[in-house]
Amino acid sequence: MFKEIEDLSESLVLIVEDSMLTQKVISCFLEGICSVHMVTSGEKAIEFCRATPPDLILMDWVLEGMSGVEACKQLQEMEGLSDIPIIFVTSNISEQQQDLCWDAGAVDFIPKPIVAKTLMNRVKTHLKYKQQADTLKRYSYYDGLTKVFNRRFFDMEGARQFKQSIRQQHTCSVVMLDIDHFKKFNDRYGHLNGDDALKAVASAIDGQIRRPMDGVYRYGGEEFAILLPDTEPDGAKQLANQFVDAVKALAIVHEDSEFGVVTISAGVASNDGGEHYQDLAQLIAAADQALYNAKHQGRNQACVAEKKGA
Ligand SMILES: Nc1nc2c(ncn2[C@@H]2O[C@H](COP(=O)(O)OP(=O)(O)OP(=O)(O)O)[C@@H](O)[C@H]2O)c(=O)[nH]1
Repeated sequence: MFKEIEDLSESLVLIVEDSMLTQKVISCFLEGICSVHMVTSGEKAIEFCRATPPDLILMDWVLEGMSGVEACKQLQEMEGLSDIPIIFVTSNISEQQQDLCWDAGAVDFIPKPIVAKTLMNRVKTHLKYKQQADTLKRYSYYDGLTKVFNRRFFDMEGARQFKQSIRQQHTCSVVMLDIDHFKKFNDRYGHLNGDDALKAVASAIDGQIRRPMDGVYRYGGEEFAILLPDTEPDGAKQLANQFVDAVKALAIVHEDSEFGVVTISAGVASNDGGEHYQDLAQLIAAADQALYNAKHQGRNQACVAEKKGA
C-alpha cells in the first residue's frame, strides 16, 4: 500500500528563515532529499502556503514582524493548511518557549547550531509521516474499483457544497447515473467483466469533467452521482447528455440490451440558488426521480427533474 512512499524528491519543504546563511546551510543539507522554497517572514510563509501548500515547514523562532510561533498558530487555524507539519529550528530554547511551540501546534524541534544528520533525519521522518497520512486520506476518499470518489466522501462533500450554495445563493446541480440492464450484463458476461465495464463507465464519465470543483462519486453498486457546484440546470443537462453519449461511445457489447452496447440513464436536479430544496437528500431524491423517468422513457437518456409545484 505504501510502495509509492519511498521517494521524497517531489515533497516540498518551506524554510522560513531570515538569516541568509542559515537558509543556505539548511537548503544545502536538504539537497537531493526534497524540493525547498525559502521565505524570510511569517507573513510571506502564510502567503506562500495559501498558494502552494508545502509538505513540511521549517520555522525560525525569531523573525522580523510576525514571530514564528504566531505564524505557526495562524497556519494551524487556516482551512486546508492545518495538517502541514511545522518544525521549529531554534537555538537556546527555554522550557517556557518549548511549551509555546507545542501549544501553537509544532510537531518537533531542531536545535541550532544545526547538525546535518539530525536535520536530514527529522525532515525525512516527518515527510514520510505526511506522505502516509496523505495516502490514507486518498484511500479513504476514493472507491477502490472505479477510482472515482466514494460514497463516504460524497456524503461529506455533498452536504458541504449544498450548504455553501444556499449561503452564496448559487445554483448547485447533481446528476444521478445508473447503468442500464446491468444485472443482465453480469448474468451473461460474469461479474469480472461487469467490474471492468463499471471501471470503463466511471472513467468515461470522469473524462467529461472539466471544472476542478465538479466531482464524480460512486454512489452505490452501479450508480454514480456527479456534483456540479455553480452549474445552471441547462449546463447540467448538457453534461448529463455528454455522459450518456460518452458511455455509449465506449461500445461495450451488451447483447441483452436493446441498444446492443452498455448504456446509462441519468437524472438531473438543480437548486436554483434559493431554498428550492431544503437539503442535499431532497436534491438527490429529485435527481433520482428524474433518473427513474429516464429509465421509464426507454433508457440511454437524461431527464431533468420537474420543478417543485409544477
Ligand atoms: N460486476 C459488478 N456488478 C455490480 C456491482 N455493484 C452492483 N452490481 C450489480 O448491478 C446490478 C444492478 O441491477 P438492477 O438494480 O436490477 O438494475 P439493472 O439490471 O441495471 O436494471 P435497470 O437499472 O432497470 O436498467 C446487480 O446485478 C448488481 O449485482 C459491482 O461492483 N460489480
